[in-house]
Amino acid sequence: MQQTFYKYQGTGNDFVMIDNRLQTFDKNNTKQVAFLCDRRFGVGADGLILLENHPEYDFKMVYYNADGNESTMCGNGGRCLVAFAQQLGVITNKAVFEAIDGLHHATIENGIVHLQMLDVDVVEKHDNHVFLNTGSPHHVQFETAIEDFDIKSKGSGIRYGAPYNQEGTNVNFVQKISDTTFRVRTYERGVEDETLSCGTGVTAVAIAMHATGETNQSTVNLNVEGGKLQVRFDVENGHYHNVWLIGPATYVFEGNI
Ligand SMILES: N[C@@H](CCC[C@H](N)C(=O)O)C(=O)O
Repeated sequence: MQQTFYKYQGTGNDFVMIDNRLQTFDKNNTKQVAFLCDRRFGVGADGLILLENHPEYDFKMVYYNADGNESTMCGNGGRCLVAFAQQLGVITNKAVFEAIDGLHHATIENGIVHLQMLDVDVVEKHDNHVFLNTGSPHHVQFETAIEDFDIKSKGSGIRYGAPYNQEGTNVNFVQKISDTTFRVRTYERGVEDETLSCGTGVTAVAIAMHATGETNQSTVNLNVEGGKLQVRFDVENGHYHNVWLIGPATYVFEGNI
């Protein structure tokens, strides 16, 4: 059977989007999801996202990593899904949708999506890294220079090592550019490689940089390999709330496979 798909990218984190409002997609077919995400044999993407009907809200997001397994929240994917929902006529320029980590509010204007992310109460500070969950788990490691880093090899060592082991984590390497701007390179679990951007990752970096005193700003700019993102938040007694991930979400092409 032919599958209609739409391809989107958000700062280079790319996704196969499928309109599953009629529930025709086989959600347990891991091989089919991995095939569609395969860059040589399929469409090619870091992940696949289903847009589904929701009884109360505008839509529901179901996210799979490129390895074919359903996973936790994808920030860039959520931003791209808002743009996809607008293309389908499901929303105009505001959305409320449900994802695996709960409800998300979003707006879209001229291709720029503001996506509200999970509140964060727990920021684990260790000697050389910070660990926190922004909808997906993130190890944030501060470095003086990341230009020449072998992200795949360093990232996979941390992702599969203790204490994360098989369940794993995403791994972000961060370099300070100024008090308001950080450069980030991310190794993504489920892609098992560096991606050009990670939305929950830069959200984790912004909060980690604030929690460790690397910035005292509540609007943080993040330079990733695929472009620029911004994270804004409010913080009271270590409780990060009203957290917003902001950046472009772009339609690339559509087809049948
Ligand atoms: N690219 C994503 C993160 C996707 C989930 C991640 N790979 C995981 O399994 O934890 C983003 O933009 O947040």
